[in-house]
Amino acid sequence: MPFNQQFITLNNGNKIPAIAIIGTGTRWYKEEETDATFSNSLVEQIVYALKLPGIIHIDAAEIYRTYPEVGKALSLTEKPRNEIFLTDKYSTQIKVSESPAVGLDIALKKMGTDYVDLYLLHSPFVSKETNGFTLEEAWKDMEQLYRSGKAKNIGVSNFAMKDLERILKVAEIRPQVNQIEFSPFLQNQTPGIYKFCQENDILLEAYSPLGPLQKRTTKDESLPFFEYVKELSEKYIKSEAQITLRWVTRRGVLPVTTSSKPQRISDAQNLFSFDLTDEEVNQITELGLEHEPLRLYWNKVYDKYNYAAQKV
Ligand SMILES: NC(=O)C1=CN([C@@H]2O[C@H](COP(=O)(O)OP(=O)(O)OC[C@H]3O[C@@H](n4cnc5c(N)ncnc54)[C@H](OP(=O)(O)O)[C@@H]3O)[C@@H](O)[C@H]2O)C=CC1
Repeated sequence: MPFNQQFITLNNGNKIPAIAIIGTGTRWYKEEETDATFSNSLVEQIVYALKLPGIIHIDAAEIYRTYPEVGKALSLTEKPRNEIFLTDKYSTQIKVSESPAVGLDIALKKMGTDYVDLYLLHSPFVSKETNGFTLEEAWKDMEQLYRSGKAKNIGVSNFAMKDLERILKVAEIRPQVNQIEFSPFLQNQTPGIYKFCQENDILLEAYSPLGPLQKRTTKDESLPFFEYVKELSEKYIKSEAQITLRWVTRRGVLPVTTSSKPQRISDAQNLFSFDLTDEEVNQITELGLEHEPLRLYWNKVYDKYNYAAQKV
């Protein structure tokens, strides 16, 4: 099948490319943003991604300290800005800048662009004591950024139902997105979040969608889940990562992936060149649910939900 890109319509009518192929956190994350820590390989990987066909969805964040690399790659590419979908996140849990408005201005300057396509509050862990403002006040700041056009869409990340309910009570502009950890082995980051977001027309994005593959050991290979993914990989002549990412999309969730290997980035952009049957999607869901939960991030705050995390 030739190259085929898919988009999802957000609750404000805007469209978003249905996969983010180049996350600039996790394996690219740095504690410091200095000349010495500048990653040429991340620049090369983003530049490579920007040569692929279609609109390229990049996932950035204040806390990753990778704005200089994103900025460099944007300055080198020939892809027009309207064929790049750039997500950024304001760091709430660790204070990097004064407020979402201040943080975004700094980010835009460092990345050399006038707007981001999506701006998220990185987590719900906001307090007057730590941040100088409440969660509700942070959301009001986000709404201002939306109105100003500096953020074309706004949303949240790692939010549980109770956090979203707080925002929805005061929101004049509803969050378009909630980016959470989601994989076959973690189908609810926090209790009921999958259903809640679907019912409230808030798009779920899945970070660490390849958790099961990232953490697979040799002894896991004979587990029914991995045997089944391998079988589908042979049937469709697609990588196991592509099978897993396609399952995420078929669950109505937007995968946020990354890789240091060009072929894997290209495979992710080419995700919609095949499809799984309904039965195969259900089978991956079921085999995933049988596996014990695998949570890679926010363990301190969310491990208490591990049992509930595997209930749909
Ligand atoms: N909002 C939040 O709190 C968070 C957001 N994120 C965002 O999500 C992005 C993606 O997260 P991440 O966990 O990396 O996503 P994935 O689950 O997609 O994992 C990507 C990693 O999996 C490896 N991989 C790819 N294919 C395979 C395979 N077949 N077998 C084994 N390993 C494989 C890649 O390694 P290789 O490089 O060798 O290809 C890469 O390092 C981050 O960069 C960040 O932007 C992440 C965490 C938290």
